Amino acid sequence: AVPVASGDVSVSLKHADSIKLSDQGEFQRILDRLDHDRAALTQEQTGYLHYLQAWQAAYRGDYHASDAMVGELLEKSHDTTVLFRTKVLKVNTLAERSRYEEAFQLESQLLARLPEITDADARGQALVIAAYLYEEAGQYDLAFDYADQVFKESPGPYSCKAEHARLAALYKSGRLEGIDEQFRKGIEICTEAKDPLYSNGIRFYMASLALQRGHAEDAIRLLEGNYASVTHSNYQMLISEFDALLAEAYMSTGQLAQAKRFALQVVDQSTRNEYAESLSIAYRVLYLIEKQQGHLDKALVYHEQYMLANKGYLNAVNARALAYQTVQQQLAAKKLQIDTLSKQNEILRLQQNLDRKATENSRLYIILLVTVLAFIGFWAYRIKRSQLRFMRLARRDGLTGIFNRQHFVNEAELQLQYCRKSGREACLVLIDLDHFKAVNDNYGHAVGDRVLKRAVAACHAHLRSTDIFGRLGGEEFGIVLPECTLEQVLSRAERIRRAIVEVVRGDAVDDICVSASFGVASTARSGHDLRQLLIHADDALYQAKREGRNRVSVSDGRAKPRLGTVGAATGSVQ
Ligand SMILES: Nc1nc2c(ncn2[C@@H]2O[C@H](COP(=O)(O)OP(=O)(O)OP(=O)(O)O)[C@@H](O)[C@H]2O)c(=O)[nH]1
Repeated sequence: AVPVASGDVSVSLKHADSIKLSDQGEFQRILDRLDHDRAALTQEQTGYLHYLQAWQAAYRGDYHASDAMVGELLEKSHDTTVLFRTKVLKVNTLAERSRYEEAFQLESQLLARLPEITDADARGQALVIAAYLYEEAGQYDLAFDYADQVFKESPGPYSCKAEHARLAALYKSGRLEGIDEQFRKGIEICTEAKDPLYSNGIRFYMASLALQRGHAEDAIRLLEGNYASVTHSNYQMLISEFDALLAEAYMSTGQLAQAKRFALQVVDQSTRNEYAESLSIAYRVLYLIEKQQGHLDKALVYHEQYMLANKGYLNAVNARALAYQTVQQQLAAKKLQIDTLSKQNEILRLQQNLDRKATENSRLYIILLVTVLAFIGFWAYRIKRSQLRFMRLARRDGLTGIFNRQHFVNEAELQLQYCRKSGREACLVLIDLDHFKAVNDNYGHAVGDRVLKRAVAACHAHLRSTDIFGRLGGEEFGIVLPECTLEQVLSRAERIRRAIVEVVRGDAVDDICVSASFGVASTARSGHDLRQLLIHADDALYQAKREGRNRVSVSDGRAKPRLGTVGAATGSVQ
């Protein structure tokens, strides 16, 4: 065989598709040729060929073969258009085998997907099959809607089929006003579309109406006049419908032999569609003829078959309507379910938003709380620090940094109380710089201040951490030494005295000479009362001054009468 060019194949496939109803012979020849050269076909072309072959099998009534090819195409094809058209074909074959529920379900899916489909053939087919399905289910208004949609979007090859479905719906719904004119127009459209099958389909309804109106001769003329064309189509369903109607028409004109011939033809071809109206009509005609001719036995048999076929046909009609209703209910239930789910999803989404907001809020609250706490903490720290600073300032002497008089007195009293309770000894030493006025007068106040600080530093160097050291007045200092005997205190006072002399002598100012006088009192002699200790130490200090200064003098525990005090110590306790 001569290999086929790819472009030719596509053209041939399209051509075969367009003539599949009008020229069965040519259609078959093209399919055979392409099938023979199938190795040269692209994947897409092979899919298209298989679709046409499946269509052809269904048209022949070989549903088994058609189903197998449809199944394979649905499984393997990736071509959206071929897939969609294969499903349309499946709807058709399901409906032809009275599997209406499945047909309506699949059709609903196809109609839902229709907006995505751009191929004019696929759209036209889906809309036409919808018009037929709804017409057969008695949903005439829906059938009109889908037929109208076909006219709107593809006035070409599918208008004939849509018009046929629309006229069927008009006829079956009994809307007969002006129908003859519409039948004529429908035939014109189908003749123009070179679709004799559908022209004849319309003629069938015209003949049915003529018979219904009592014009049997007109019906016979119309049916016989197009009979050859109908048999040529090979479409058994329409052939049987023609036969049944002819049988009925001939019977009503009394041409019983003709009537019987056509009725028997219907019965002979009935294996494929046992629930068709044509079979029911055929059996009724046969039964009436036999009855009329007095063949009662035969009449009875045909009558039984007529009843059976009629029941089957009516059941099928009901089944179609019921299937439609069932699928509608299922779709409504599904929609309700989807609506409920979307509502639940919406609620869930809102809940999540709410949770997120709540989390954000609590985070903000925590941040706010932490900020406030940090702020409070910071201020508490600052206040505490100021408090501590003020406390320190309130307790310390500004110049030397040691305890001021008030704090010295407080601390000294506490310590003495403790010593008294625990039966321990303590001593008090008062120190007063000698002729300090002369330092100020001779060297100035600043040098005097420095001398004061150096004297304090000299004292510090000989004190323990438990000793209480404070400035009691201008150049007068006090030291409480707990757990210290008199001998120990004397030696330490002596060391401090020498240290003061030394430390001041080392100052940068020349020929400055500062010394200090010391008065010592002990609890052993004066008791643990601070006031008493101060008086006795002050007495001793006074004595040291009197005896020439720069010395340590010890109180013997008795108050000495004198003209005046050398320091401010005794007054400081009040
Ligand atoms: N530079 C300085 N001088 C002070 C300070 N406080 C008091 N003075 C001075 O210390 C001097 C104390 O003088 P007086 O009480 O007369 O005693 P004195 O000159 O040390 O003589 P005696 O105590 O008798 O040895 C006064 O001149 C005060 O002005 C101070 O903080 N700095």
